[in-house]
Amino acid sequence: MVREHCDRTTALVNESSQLVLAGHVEPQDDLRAERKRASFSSQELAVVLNGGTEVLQRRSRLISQLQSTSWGSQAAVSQRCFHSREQLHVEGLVAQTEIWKLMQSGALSQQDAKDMETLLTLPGGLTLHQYMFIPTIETQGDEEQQAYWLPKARALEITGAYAQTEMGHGTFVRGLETTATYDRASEEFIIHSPALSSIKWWPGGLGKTATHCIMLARLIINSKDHGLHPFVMQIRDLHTHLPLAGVRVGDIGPKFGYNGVDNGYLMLDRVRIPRRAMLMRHARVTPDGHYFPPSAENAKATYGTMVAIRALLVDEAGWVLARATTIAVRYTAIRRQTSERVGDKELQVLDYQNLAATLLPLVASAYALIFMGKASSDMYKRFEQDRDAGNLASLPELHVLLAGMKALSTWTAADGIEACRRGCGGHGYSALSGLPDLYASYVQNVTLEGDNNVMSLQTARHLVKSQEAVAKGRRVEGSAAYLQRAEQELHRKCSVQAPQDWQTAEVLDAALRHRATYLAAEGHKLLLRHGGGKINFAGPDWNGNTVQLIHMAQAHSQLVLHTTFAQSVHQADLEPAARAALIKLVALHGMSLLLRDLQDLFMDGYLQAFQAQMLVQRRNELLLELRPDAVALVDSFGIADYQLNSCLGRSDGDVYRALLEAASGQQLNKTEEGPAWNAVLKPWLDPASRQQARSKL
Ligand SMILES: CC(C)(COP(=O)(O)OP(=O)(O)OC[C@H]1O[C@@H](n2cnc3c(N)ncnc32)[C@H](O)[C@@H]1OP(=O)(O)O)[C@@H](O)C(=O)NCCC(=O)NCCSC(=O)CCCC(=O)O
Ligand SMILES: Cc1cc2nc3c(=O)[nH]c(=O)nc-3n(C[C@H](O)[C@H](O)[C@H](O)COP(=O)(O)OP(=O)(O)OC[C@H]3O[C@@H](n4cnc5c(N)ncnc54)[C@H](O)[C@@H]3O)c2cc1C
Repeated sequence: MVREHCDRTTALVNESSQLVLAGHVEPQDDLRAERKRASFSSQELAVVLNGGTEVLQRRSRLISQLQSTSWGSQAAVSQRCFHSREQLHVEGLVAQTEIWKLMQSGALSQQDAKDMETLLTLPGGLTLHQYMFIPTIETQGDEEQQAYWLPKARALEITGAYAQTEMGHGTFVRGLETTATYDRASEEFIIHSPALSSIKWWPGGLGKTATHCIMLARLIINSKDHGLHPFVMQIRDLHTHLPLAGVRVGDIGPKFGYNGVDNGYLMLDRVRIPRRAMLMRHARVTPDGHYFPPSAENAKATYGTMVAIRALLVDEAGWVLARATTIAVRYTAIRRQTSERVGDKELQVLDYQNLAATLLPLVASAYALIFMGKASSDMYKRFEQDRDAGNLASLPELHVLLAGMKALSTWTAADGIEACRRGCGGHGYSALSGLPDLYASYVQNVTLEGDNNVMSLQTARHLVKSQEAVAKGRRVEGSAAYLQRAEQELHRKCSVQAPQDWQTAEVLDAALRHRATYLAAEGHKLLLRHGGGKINFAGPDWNGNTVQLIHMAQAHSQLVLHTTFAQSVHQADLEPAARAALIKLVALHGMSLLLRDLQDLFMDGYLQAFQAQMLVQRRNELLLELRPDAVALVDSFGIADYQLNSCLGRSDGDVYRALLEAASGQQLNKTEEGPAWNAVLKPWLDPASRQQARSKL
C-alpha cells in the first residue's frame, strides 16, 4: 500500500509538470521577468551585504557539505516540520555533535562550525553551551579557572547551561533567590533553592543535555548577602548522566516553538561545590571567607554575558527578517489573484498597494537591521578589546544602546515575520511555507535575554538621565549626544514644502531627531512633575508612566537605527544603480518609521497637516518606484534555498509543484486510507463492518 501511494505521488507530481495553470502565467516566468526588470545586479549587492565573495563561496561550500550528510541533507531539513519534540531534540544534538566532531578533526574552522549551525537553523541542547556557558567562563573566570574548565568544555567532555532565571524572577535579576552559602570549615559553597519561586526555570540545554551549568546565586558569607555571583556547578554524573545527589533537574515542557532546545528546571537541596567553583575574575572569596567585591567600574560584570547575547540578537534580527521577506516577496511576485474578467491575466498580488506597503518597508527594515547588526557587533568587538585590556569605560553606553536596540530589532523582526506570513494568504499558514516555524522559533527573542519592554526602559532611564544632565549644564556623549541641542531643536519646524522634500536624508533625519528629542524632553518633564521637581527612577513616578517611557526609548532607537542605515549605505562600496535603489530604500525606511507614529510630530506643532499628506503621497510614490526592484532586493540577501526551507520562497518560483510534492510525500499520506481508517472510521463507514457490528448486538 505504501509503495502504491509513493508511485501515485510520483505520477501526480510528474503529471503536474505537464499542467498549464489556466489564466495564469507560469510562476517561473514571473520571477524571471522580475529579475530582468531590476535596476541593479543582485549578485553584486549580495557580495557587499554579506561581506565579500569569499563569504558567499564559503556558504555554498558549507551547504554542499551539509547536503552530503544524513543529518543535514535537504531531505532531512524539509522533514523537520513533521517531527515531534523528542525527534527535534535528538536531531538538534546529532547535528551539533557532528559539527563539533568536524571542528575537532580540523575539517571545519570554528567560524565554519558556527556558520554551519546557522545554516541548519536547528537550535539544540548545545546552543547555550556555546553562546553562554563557555563565554561566561572566558569573561568571568580567572586564568586558572579558564585553564581548568575551558579545555573540557571545548572538547565537549562537559556541556553547560546558563542558569540565571528562576520560576519567580527573570527580569528582576537582583531579586533572584538561590543561595550560595560559604562554609569556611570545608571551604565549600552550599547551593540551595530555598523556595518554589527559586527553582531555576528556563535555561536552555539544562533539561536533558547539560552536565554543568553557570549557576547565578546570592553569595552569603557569615549571614551577609553579597548579591548575585556566578558559579560553575556540576549537576549530572559524567558516566551515567543521572542527576547528582541533591539535584532535581528536567525539561520544562513543550513551548510555543524552539522545541529542539530542552529548556530546563533545576532544584537544589544543599548541594556542595568547591570554593574555586565561584568565577573569580572580578570578585573573590578567600579560603578563610574574606570577600573582595568587584571594583566599582566592574560592578555590572556579572551582567556581561547578557550584553554579549544582546549584541548577537541585534545582529541576527536583520537576517531573520531577510529570510521572511525573501519568502514573501518572491511568493507574492508569482502569486496571481483577480482580474476584471475571468480568464484575463490576473495581477501579481505584490502589485496591490496593500501588499507593497506591507512588504517593501519590511525589506527596508531588514536592510537597516543588517547594517545595524554589523555596527553593533563591531562596537561589541571594540568593547571586548578594551575589556581584555582592563578598560570597561564603554560598557554603560554599550548597555543602553544594545538594550533599546535589542528591543527594536527583535520586535521588528518578529512582527515582520508574522506580517509576511499573513501577506502570503492561505499558503502562508501552511508549515510548508517555512513561515510558521520561523515565527514560532523566533518570537521568544522579544522575551529572552531581557523582555523588550524592560530593555526599552533601561534605555529610557539613560535618556532621562541624559536630559537631566543637559538641564544641569553637563555634557552628554554617545548615542544620546543629540539631546545636547534639545533647547534649539524643540523650536524647530518641519521644512517640507513639496512631497519630494521628504526624500532628502536631511529632512528625514531632522524629523526623526525632532521626535526623539521631543519625547525625551516630555518624558523628563513628566517625571519631574510627578516627583515634585526630583526624578525617581523607581516607584510610582516611573512605573505609572512606562508606556510613554518605552515609546520614548523606541523613538531614540529608531533614530539610531535609521542614521546608522543611511551612513552605512553612504559608506558602502556600491555600484551606482544599487546605490540609487538603496538610497530610496533608506527613504522608505525613514518615512515608514514616521508614518507609524505620526501623532508625535503634531504634538508640539513640528508638522502641519499638508506636510503629513505629502509624506503619505511620497511614500506611495516610492512604493511604485521600488516595486520593480523588489525581487532583486531580496535576492541580494543571498539566502540559499537550503536555508529558506520554504516551498513558497524557492528562488526558481516553482511554488505549486513544490507544495504538491511536499504535501503528498508526508507521513499522513503514507497510506491511501489514512491512519484512522481501521480503528476509528471503518466501523462507521464500511457497510460490511456496520453489518457485522449490528449482528453482534
Ligand atoms: C533589568 C535589569 C537591567 C535591571 O538591573 P538592575 O541591577 O536592577 O539595574 P537598574 O537598577 O535598573 O540599573 C542600575 C545600573 O546598572 C546599569 N546596568 C544594568 N544592566 C547592565 C548591563 N548589562 N551592563 C552594564 N550596565 C548595566 C544600568 O544602566 C544602571 O546604570 P546607571 O545607574 O543608570 O548608571 C536586569 O535585571 C536585567 O538585565 N534583566 C533582564 C534579565 C535577562 O536578560 N536575563 C537573561 C537570562 S539568559 C537568557 O535569556 C538566554 C536566552 C538565550 C537563548 O536561548 O537564545
Ligand atoms: C525560549 C526562552 C529561553 C530562555 N533561556 C534562558 C536561559 O538560557 N537562561 C536563563 O537564565 N533564562 C532564560 N530564559 C528566561 C528569560 O531570560 C526571561 O524569561 C526573560 O528575561 C523575561 O523575564 P520573565 O520571564 O521574568 O518575565 P516577567 O518579568 O515576568 O515579564 C512579564 C511581563 O511583565 C513586564 N515587566 C516585568 N518587569 C517589568 C518592569 N520592571 N517594568 C516594566 N514591565 C515589566 C514585562 O514587560 C512582561 O510583559 C529564557 C526564556 C525563554 C522564553
